[in-house]
Amino acid sequence: MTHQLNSSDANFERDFRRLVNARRESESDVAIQVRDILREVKARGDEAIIEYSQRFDGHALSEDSDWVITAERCREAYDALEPDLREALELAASRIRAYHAAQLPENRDYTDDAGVRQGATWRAVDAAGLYVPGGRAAYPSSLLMNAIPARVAGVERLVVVTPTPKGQSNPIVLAAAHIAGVDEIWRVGGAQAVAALAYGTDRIKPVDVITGPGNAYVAEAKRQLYGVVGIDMVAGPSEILVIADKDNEPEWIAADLLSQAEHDPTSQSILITDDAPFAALVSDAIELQLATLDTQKTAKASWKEHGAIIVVGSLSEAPALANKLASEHVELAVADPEALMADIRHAGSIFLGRMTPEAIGDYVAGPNHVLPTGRRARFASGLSVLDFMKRTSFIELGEQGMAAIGPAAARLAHAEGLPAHAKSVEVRLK
Ligand SMILES: NC(=O)C1=CN([C@@H]2O[C@H](COP(=O)(O)OP(=O)(O)OC[C@H]3O[C@@H](n4cnc5c(N)ncnc54)[C@H](O)[C@@H]3O)[C@@H](O)[C@H]2O)C=CC1
Ligand SMILES: N[C@@H](Cc1c[nH]c[nH+]1)C(=O)O
Ligand SMILES: [Zn+2]
Repeated sequence: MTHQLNSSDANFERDFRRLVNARRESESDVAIQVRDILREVKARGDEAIIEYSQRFDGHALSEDSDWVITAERCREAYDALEPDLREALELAASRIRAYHAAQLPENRDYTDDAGVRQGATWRAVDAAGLYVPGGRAAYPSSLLMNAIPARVAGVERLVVVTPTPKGQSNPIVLAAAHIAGVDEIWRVGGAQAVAALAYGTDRIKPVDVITGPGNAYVAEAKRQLYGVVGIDMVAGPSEILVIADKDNEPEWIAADLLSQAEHDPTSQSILITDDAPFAALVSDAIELQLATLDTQKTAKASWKEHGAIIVVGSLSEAPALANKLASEHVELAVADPEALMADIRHAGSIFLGRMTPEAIGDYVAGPNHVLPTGRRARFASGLSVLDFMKRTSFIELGEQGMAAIGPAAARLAHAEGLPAHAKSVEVRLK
């Protein structure tokens, strides 16, 4: 049953804490399965990939064309797109590119008063692995959201992995790969694809960073492999928190809640409102919309199992609850969204006002839709150009700089009991 909470109930604090801490997938089961998959791919490489792709995706990897998709096929897919779909993809790509181009960081290089030159240079990683989900739905939008920032950062080798359920590649994903200029597309998904990108196999050369969203298995694989490779953040099953007053159309808010529920049975949609009759209208509208939704099975499972409606005495209570939930997406469907936003500290992305459904951010707004889930917006941010770059700092001293700061370094080295450190400074001070 969808959770119903009222902030005036005696047990509200306990029930809300349960909602916040509820694990939406059996965490330990997923972690154990993923650990086994990673170990098998590390030990047996392509052979393990073949077995898992058959088992989880019903995709037989035998011929080269079962493994990779050529640039030529991507171009053909692009050419074959219906014109309005091609225009929509191009619009999305150009808006995503413009937003991310503005994220490019500046190098620093300056000499301070002590005569010490210092600074940092940003460089792109050499190779990025981009996870494009494709189990239940295909995600050309996620291809653009991954690949465009990587290209903007200046990454040389862009490697997409995406599952091929029952051997069927999605042509719109291929067309998006053509637009973004991806270098390799492997028809492999799940934790096994993430492992291949991290460890490398005979066929798939390893990458330096793996980014992108995916289901619980994909997200857990990235988490476990962090350190072997860089990752962006843990972007698992989608979430939405809608904060809405009674002056909304219940049908609009119902659709917004279902838009994230339809991603995954373990997705989570939550409504906070200050009006109990409005909450009931939204709940009814959800039932009505579910009845005819093509994705009904998934959306219903998510809404019944993980969905929640929270009625508060005043919307001024909402930001504190939102901060505890730290949702991937927060919609503020109220007259003065700005005022609420000022108090929301933890959210992957915020959607302001009644005319800004989250789905606009999924496709065409510009900011990245790859966002932290599972309350990780407390410490993580959405995918950006910086996830494909790293900084190298540098220092240059002359005699003046050494005279100014060398003695303090030598003093600290002696204090740490590291005389060779001290000496490497002192010989230059003489
Ligand atoms: N947080 C974010 O920024 C975003 C999150 N998403 C999320 O991405 C996910 C996409 O999920 P899917 O459609 O499933 O595609 P997916 O590509 O993430 O996962 C499919 C793969 O999961 C693996 N898998 C499935 N069942 C398994 C099992 N029992 N054991 C081991 N591996 C198994 C298979 O290898 C399969 O290839 C959704 O949860 C969606 O909400 C999507 C876009 C953005
Ligand atoms: N809403 C998804 C992204 C998405 C892609 N396509 C549709 N939706 C997320 O979690 O960010
Ligand atoms: Zn979505």
